[in-house]
Formats: sequence, C-alpha cells, structure tokens
Amino acid sequence: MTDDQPPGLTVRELRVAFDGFTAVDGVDLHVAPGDLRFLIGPNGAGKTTLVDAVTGLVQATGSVRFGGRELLGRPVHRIARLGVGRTFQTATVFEHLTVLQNLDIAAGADRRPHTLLRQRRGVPPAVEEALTTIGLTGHANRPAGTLAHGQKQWLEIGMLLVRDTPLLLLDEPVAGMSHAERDATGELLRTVAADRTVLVIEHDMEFMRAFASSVTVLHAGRVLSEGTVAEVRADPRVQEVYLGHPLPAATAGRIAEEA
Ligand SMILES: Nc1ncnc2c1ncn2[C@@H]1O[C@H](COP(=O)(O)OP(=O)(O)OP(=O)(O)O)[C@@H](O)[C@H]1O
Repeated sequence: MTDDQPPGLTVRELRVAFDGFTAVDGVDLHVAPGDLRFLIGPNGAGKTTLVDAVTGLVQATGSVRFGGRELLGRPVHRIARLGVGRTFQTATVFEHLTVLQNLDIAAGADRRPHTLLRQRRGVPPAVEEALTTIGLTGHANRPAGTLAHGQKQWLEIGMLLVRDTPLLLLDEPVAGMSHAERDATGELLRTVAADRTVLVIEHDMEFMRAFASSVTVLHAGRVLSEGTVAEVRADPRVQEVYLGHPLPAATAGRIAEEA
C-alpha cells in the first residue's frame, strides 16, 4: 500500500451525471478483501453506472481508490492493469477457441503479440489453477462455444483469475442459470472472494441471501442501506423500496433476530 487507505475498494462521494440527470449521487462504499459484497437495488438505482465509473467507462467525480491508487481519471486499460476486472451479463469468451486457449490468451493479455504466438510446452501453473477453481479441467480442450451457459460465465471469471485480478466486479453472474449452476457459481464466488475483493451486482434475491457476506442497497443513486443480509432485509427503508411498504412487525422482528 502506498497510502493509509484500508485495503480493498474505497469509493468516496462518487457522482455520475448524464446530461444533468444524476445517476450516482454521492456514494460512499468500502469493500474489504475477503468480503463477498452484493450490490442490489431496483432497476435504475445506479448499480451498473457505479461499476462503469470504477472501471473507467463513464466520467465521474469523487474518489475511487484501490491498491493505494486513485482510479478516477485513468483510462479503462490502465484501470484494468491496476488489477480491476469485470464481467458483463453476457459472457465475452472467444467461442471458437478452446477453454485452455481462452485462459492462455487472458493470461498473456500483457504479453507482446510475438510471444503470444510462440508455442509453449505444458500448461502454465496459473492457467492450471484457474481451470481447477472454475471446475472446467475436464473441458479444457472443448471449444468455448460448446460450453453450457453457466460454464461460459465460469470461464470468464477464470480469465480474470489467470490475470491475477485482485478486484472483481461481476454484473449479474447467475442471470439465466439453472439452480445447480447458481449454487456452483455461489461456491466459486466464495472461493474467489477468500483472498480478493469482490463486488457482485445482483437481482436474484435468493442467490444473494445464500451467498452474500455483506450487502449494499442502492436506490436513486444513493446508498439506502448496508450490512449483513439479515440487517438489510430487516431495514424498513429497504422493504419500502422493494415491497412498497414495511413488513408486518412480527415478520420484521423474526428477520431482525437473524441479524
Ligand atoms: N448513458 C446513459 N445516458 C443517460 N442516462 C443513463 C445512461 N446510463 C444509465 N443512465 C440512467 O442512469 C440511471 C441508472 O442506470 P443504471 O443502469 O446504472 O441502473 P441499474 O441499477 O444498473 O439498473 P438495472 O438493475 O436495471 O440494470 C437510470 O435512470 C438510467 O436510465
């Protein structure tokens, strides 16, 4: 660390405006390494815009610090080189290349083109490790295009792991997945988050309840609530936004006891 910031992702007073409309309105957020933080909120709350600001896709004011460095104001590729990785709702893998080739290319993202083309003996340890983590060792030589939907998402996460990405921002990683794929993805995220900083945008509340270690609720560009799953669920402001009214006292009490 090059300054006295706590490790992890620290967002301060983040603001993003589009033609006078403020989509992110003064957000403060800290995600520590080892945390598996879910970012939830109704449609239009500003979740994707916040992640866009962190990754340099939209202009923002305030501060976003990671690894002792300010990210705001840097171009997208420089932010990626500082260890910030992102997935989108639709996996962006090279469909005609094998799983192994996809990982190999990602691992060499910072290598020069001529070294990328050079024939290499064996599988690099980082690629081998990522294959095991994402559970695709048995599919290493399959074209990525033939993988199931969930497996493509895992491959994309693997492509961030081989690049040794300490901050992962994942946009609805389980959208369109089966129950079994969702559970496997949850376990994968737990493993990944053990020694990394992970922020997951999610609409799937069941998945969030099962796997989040902490939750930030965004509403109208602001942080509405933050805490454990139970704390956030017991918050009347969150119930109001999601249900249109607070929960009956008995139900709210039961949830609060879990907190
Ligand atoms: N490029 C843009 N130009 C103008 N307005 C935008 C732009 N991108 C997003 N917005 C607006 O900013 C607000 C926040 O959008 P954002 O996509 O960040 O919300 P979200 O919480 O990710 O929603 P969802 O869950 O539906 O994906 C919305 O009102 C949206 O219409």
